Amino acid sequence: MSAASDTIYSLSSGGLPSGVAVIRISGPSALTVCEGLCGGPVPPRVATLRTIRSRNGDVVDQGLVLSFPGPASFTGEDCVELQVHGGRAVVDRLLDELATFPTFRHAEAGEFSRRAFAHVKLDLLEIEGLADLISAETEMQRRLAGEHARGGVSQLYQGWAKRLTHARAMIEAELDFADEDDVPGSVSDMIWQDTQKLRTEIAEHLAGARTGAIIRDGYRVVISGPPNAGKSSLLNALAKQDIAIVTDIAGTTRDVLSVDISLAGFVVKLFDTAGLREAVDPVEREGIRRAMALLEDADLILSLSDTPDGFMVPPDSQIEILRIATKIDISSESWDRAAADVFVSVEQPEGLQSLISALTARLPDQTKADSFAVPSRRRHADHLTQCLTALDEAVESVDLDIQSEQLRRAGDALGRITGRVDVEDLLDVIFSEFCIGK
Ligand SMILES: Nc1nc2c(ncn2[C@@H]2O[C@H](COP(=O)(O)OP(=O)(O)OP(=O)(O)O)[C@@H](O)[C@H]2O)c(=O)[nH]1
Ligand SMILES: [K+]
Ligand SMILES: [Mg+2]
Repeated sequence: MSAASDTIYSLSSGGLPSGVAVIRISGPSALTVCEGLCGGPVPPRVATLRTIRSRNGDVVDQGLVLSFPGPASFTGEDCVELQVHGGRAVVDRLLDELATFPTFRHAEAGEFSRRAFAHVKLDLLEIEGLADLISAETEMQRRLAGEHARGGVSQLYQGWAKRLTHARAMIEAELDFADEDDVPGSVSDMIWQDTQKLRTEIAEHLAGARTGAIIRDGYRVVISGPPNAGKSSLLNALAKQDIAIVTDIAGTTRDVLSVDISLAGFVVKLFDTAGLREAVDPVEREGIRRAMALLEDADLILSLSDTPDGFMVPPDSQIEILRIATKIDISSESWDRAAADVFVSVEQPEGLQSLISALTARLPDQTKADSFAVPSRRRHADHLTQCLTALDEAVESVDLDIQSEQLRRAGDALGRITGRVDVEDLLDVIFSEFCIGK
């Protein structure tokens, strides 16, 4: 990353041409250069219409100018936003002009956010949330990203980190001042209750990681079964698109095919796979190997068969399996009600509708007010797991030194999620709580 003393700029709005293009500038020279371009200072945080001129006096464009003197800005530095006409030539001319000023350079990917982090305007969770918000395509993704971007989850973690620091301070006090009279006896009893409670809260929060992953990355549904069970036909019917090749030849599908459908605000990723059988053809064998591998990280397996004794997916899997009876337009009399969970035919909408209902019922329930305060990335879940492990070690140990060390590790694990490891001085806490009198 280049010098933080540089002033950076970039086009912050989307593809050109567009009605309006927003060019963002941040850094020590942002305000002075803006004054030069716009013929004088503009009032902070007020949209002001100005003619923008190059240094030789040429008019570049007319547009709205917004200035945000630091630290009250996105990056915490002096910032300027120029809203100009979104033509390619207009934007190019303006970017070329900006490049001529000393210390000015084009921003690198993510550099505005990086500066916001450096100036403690945003933590890592909020930055990740912001990135997710920009790429959100479903309502659920928007809400999950918003919860992170607005600091809701950061606040939760800060509250927990604070309680950990407090618990550690109490233990340190017991260690350092055990022979003093004014320290209450066995502070441990008081703090372990809260530590246990904290452990439960973090574990419950971590349990939401699966929901976060489903919202962010989609609910993975793998269609599996013997050749000619109707897998590709079902994929096409659910996607309402002619995606997979369908023929009456067993072994038609070899590559894994995937399509995203939207259900109840969630992305559902459907996978069509090669029919499972003992194959000799090396291409088909590879297709079957890929089909089996995909079963391992499905959220749900649709095990298809057009006959009651034809289901092939081993039922001992950890992953939920729905048995789907297919082609019931021609096979209904051979089926017993209990032989499958859902009965479909691509010729009949009712069966497909009941399959869609069964899928929807398996998606997370996001109707609770706080239900978007869940870990959204693997990184978060990993650190939370480390935090819980350290808490368990602290609770299990009877050695004050080890307890304190494990509580510190638990707090550090939380701090790594937000990128802000708690630097609060333990002694401050100790002295503010106890009247040590020294
Ligand atoms: N009558 C009827 N025929 C169906 C239905 N679904 C699929 N078929 C037929 O069954 C045959 C096999 O369908 P596919 O969708 O290719 O089956 P598949 O499981 O993908 O087969 P492989 O890719 O070869 O493993 C085709 O001739 C389809 O037209 C159905 O609901 N009703
Ligand atoms: K087929
Ligand atoms: Mg197929």
